[in-house]
Amino acid sequence: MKLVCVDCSAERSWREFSMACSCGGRLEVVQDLSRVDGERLKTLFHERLAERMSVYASGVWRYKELIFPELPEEYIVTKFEGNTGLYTSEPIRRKLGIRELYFKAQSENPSGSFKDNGMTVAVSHGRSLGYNRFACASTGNTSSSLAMYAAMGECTSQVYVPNRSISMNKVLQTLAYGAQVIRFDGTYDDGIRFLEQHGAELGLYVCNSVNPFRIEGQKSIIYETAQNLNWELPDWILIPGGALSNVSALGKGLRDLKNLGMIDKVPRIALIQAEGASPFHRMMAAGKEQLTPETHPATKASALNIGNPPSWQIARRVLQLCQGVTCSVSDEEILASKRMIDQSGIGCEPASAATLAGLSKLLNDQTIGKEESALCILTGNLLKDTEILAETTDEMLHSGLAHVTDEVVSS
Ligand SMILES: Cc1ncc(COP(=O)(O)O)c(C=O)c1O
Ligand SMILES: N[C@@H](CCOP(=O)(O)O)C(=O)O
Repeated sequence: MKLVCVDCSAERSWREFSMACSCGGRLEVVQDLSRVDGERLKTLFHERLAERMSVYASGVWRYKELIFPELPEEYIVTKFEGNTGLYTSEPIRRKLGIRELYFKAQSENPSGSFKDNGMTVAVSHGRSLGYNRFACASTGNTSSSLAMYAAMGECTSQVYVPNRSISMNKVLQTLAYGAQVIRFDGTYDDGIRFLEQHGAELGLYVCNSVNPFRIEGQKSIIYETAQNLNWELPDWILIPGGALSNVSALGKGLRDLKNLGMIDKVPRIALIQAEGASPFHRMMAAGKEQLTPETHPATKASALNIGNPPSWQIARRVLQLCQGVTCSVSDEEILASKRMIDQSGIGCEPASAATLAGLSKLLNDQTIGKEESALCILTGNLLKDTEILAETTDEMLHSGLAHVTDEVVSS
């Protein structure tokens, strides 16, 4: 395993930590999978489903051979993350009129979001290098996840959180796990820039998705989904886009599975952004080569308030390789889709519901055909954005879609 710069192809060892190449390019983990036998792995991964207490009971470390074969087990900090539900919803499928529809509920992770898939790997890698001070910039999910794993690994965490347009209960969750929260005036993009400039001199191991080990861990989302579906994935995978870590990770995972002959067909990816924070979609739609950052990203889906996604070059390459598409959806469309997902019993936070809103839009304009199959990645838990939950519940109560009745109950 080595780290390779996506811009200048310079190589470095995985035994050192850096957020970027000296040329400024993003780093990617490159593994030597030439001697790996895909069929043998399928059997091994199947056998590991019976594990209970070992690291292989984790829905991430089950796939260790494809994620971090070199890492000694003693450094691994795990909460048996992954192992999330794959659901169907007949009412939603019928309403959209699509042949087959799945939801992968990454919201069921221990800290309530998909970040755990990547964070277990980043924190474990950092510990193996001797770090005990971890950091991130965050809109709240990355920080909750980091704070949880740092605490589990008996390390400290320092998180940089914007002082507005974020969800307070995510910050409370982060604080509860014992992180030091540093508030600042600005957005996630300013926080990342600060850590890129000062993380190393402060002796911090940075756990944002610019850290290539986060991406290695997040690949497991696609491995687990493929295993759930007996190694046959749907035609389309819909992913909400903010910093663009998931599209980078899932794309890399798909490439691994295809190269190893573990899947026959690579699904197409549809990356969905919130209208008020959609610099990547705007670049793709305009056929431009360079991303123009959005200086004031604004969406009610707080996790998507990102104007300058650090992984946009990697994301663009992924979409080119899998004939991907992008689209953007309004906050109203996101919240209407969230209601459908919540009322199906699955539930999610607003950012995740962008996937279903995007699916609906792409079915309407016939980018996705009704005879095809699709999978929406639900990234965060229903209890995450409580401000929006309170607002939408109020609206439902007023329009008679939710009911609270006061009664005197006497014995
Ligand atoms: C719940 C949730 N969904 C979606 C996203 C966006 O994912 P990505 O940054 O991988 O594009 C985030 C944060 O980035 C998130 O916290
Ligand atoms: N929504 C994210 C922002 C992106 O963070 P990263 O982990 O991809 O760097 C959050 O929860 O902070």
